[in-house]
Amino acid sequence: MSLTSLTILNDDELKLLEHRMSNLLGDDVLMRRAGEAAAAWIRGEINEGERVTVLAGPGNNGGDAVCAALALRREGVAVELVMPGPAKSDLCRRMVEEWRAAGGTISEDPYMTEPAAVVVDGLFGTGQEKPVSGAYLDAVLWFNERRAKKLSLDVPTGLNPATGNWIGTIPGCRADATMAFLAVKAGLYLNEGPDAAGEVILRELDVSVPLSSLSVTGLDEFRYVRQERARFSHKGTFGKLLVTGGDTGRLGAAFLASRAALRLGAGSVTLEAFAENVPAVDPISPELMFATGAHPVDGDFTATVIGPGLGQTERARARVEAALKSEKPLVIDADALNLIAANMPLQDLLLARRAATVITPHEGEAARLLRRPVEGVTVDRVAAARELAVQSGAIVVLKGTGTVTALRSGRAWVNPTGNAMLATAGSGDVLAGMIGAFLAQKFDAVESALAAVWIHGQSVDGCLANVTASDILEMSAETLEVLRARSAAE
Ligand SMILES: NC(=O)C1=CN([C@@H]2O[C@H](COP(=O)(O)OP(=O)(O)OC[C@H]3O[C@@H](n4cnc5c(N)ncnc54)[C@H](OP(=O)(O)O)[C@@H]3O)[C@@H](O)[C@H]2O)[C@@H](O)CC1
Ligand SMILES: Nc1ncnc2c1ncn2[C@@H]1O[C@H](COP(=O)(O)OP(=O)(O)O)[C@@H](O)[C@H]1O
Ligand SMILES: [K+]
Repeated sequence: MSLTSLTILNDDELKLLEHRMSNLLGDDVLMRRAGEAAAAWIRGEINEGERVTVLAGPGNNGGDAVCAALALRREGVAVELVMPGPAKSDLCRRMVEEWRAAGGTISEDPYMTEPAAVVVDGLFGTGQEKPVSGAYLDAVLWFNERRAKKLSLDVPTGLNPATGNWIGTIPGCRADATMAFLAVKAGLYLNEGPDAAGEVILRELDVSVPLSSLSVTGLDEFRYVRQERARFSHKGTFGKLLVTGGDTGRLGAAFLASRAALRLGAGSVTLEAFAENVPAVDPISPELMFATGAHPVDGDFTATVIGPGLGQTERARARVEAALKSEKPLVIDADALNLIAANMPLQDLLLARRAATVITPHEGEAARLLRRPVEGVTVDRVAAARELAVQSGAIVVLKGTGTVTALRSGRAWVNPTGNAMLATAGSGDVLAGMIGAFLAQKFDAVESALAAVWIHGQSVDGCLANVTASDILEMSAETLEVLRARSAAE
């Protein structure tokens, strides 16, 4: 995984860049570089005498694949080229001619090839729009069945490069690694994308890639959070966080958010819980304070997290209203978001807020806020997060596989860390508490959101089982500790 932010380019941006580079360098230079880059990686994966099978499609993704096969063949590697259909793009045709001129043969059926140590998916890339079918689908099935190292070129075949959904819901190639050319594509990090792509390897092909409004979050997005604390400080320096939520039966959610905030460095945390019979002390985190009596005033705190376990009572609604009216940084999660979704005046208050506001919906909550079915969010998570940012005026953290953080300006980030061990009750409450902790420490709100999401995901890196939300908050704190140690050593 790359630790620096990566620019994501969409199809239009890639086409523009390709056009400029092809005028500058010649139309086949990038394709040759892509092929060489893939071949170099493949050589590192095979031992003497091992074979490689390359699947090539009819367009430029296929052209890249043929170039890779040519480069391998030049180096004496036994490589078989399979093209389920004829070349269609000019460049692909040209590469096929070169392949034949070099004495190469082409078969149509991958099942007729010899067993290979590496198999390459160069069927379709960024030009994919329709579902894979016919002989190409057979080739996809063959690819997935192989017991070999599997490499997809640019994008796994069948995957929508922008959204990470299978095109036409037909599952495509599942690779061990995907080599992205020029820039990574959003779909590699979203929904089905991470399972399909495997490890993402970027090759910029010696091109200076322009910035865009979408990137993959890297450590450079949160350098202040990673910095060691100044010695000249006291608990007040790190802020007072208020966590509001935890109605009867859901008290744990508010505890998790509060404990996470303590672990991630809030100077102090006060829990305002709605449940009856709230204990006088949290035996696991005795550092936690409890708001007693009348509602605390958000303005007395540096920042507030509202929502975990809050419930949707009238009392909760009134409390959300008060929080929205406060002029202190605010994280809005869970039931607070559901209350806002169901209440126009609360939506107006949200939009009118001037202090930093981070909302952390999962897809269901986002769908309610956007008034559409959940599928209307899943179909394009980046677009949904951006829309919600415009609608709410808030920094939107749309949680899920490939959490998207979006600003109202359209600037957005896709988070590369995390795995399905995060899919456990309370994990979102921990995230809300972490963002609150960073806001209380007066880090910039965008940095707070990006840092919390990245660290929360990274904390479960390598975990395969045995993770609860309580573990995630401990491991997130350890992850931050490692990051700070590293940053101090840099
Ligand atoms: N951008 C750059 O600068 C660089 C780009 N590079 C490479 O180019 C790739 C993009 O190439 P691309 O635009 O030719 O599209 P690609 O993905 O090969 O597919 C289009 C072809 O496939 C066909 N086709 C599609 N779906 C199909 C289906 N289901 N079933 C059957 N056919 C289907 C489609 O046919 P059509 O729909 O037109 O009939 C068309 O012929 C990119 O991912 C990267 O690998 C590199 O060389 C480096 C520089
Ligand atoms: N498969 C997954 N891959 C990566 N992250 C995930 C996955 N499933 C859940 N998460 C993350 O776990 C958290 C779950 O939050 P949420 O849905 O609010 O759960 P809860 O309400 O139980 O706390 C979010 O940060 C989400 O991004
Ligand atoms: K591909």
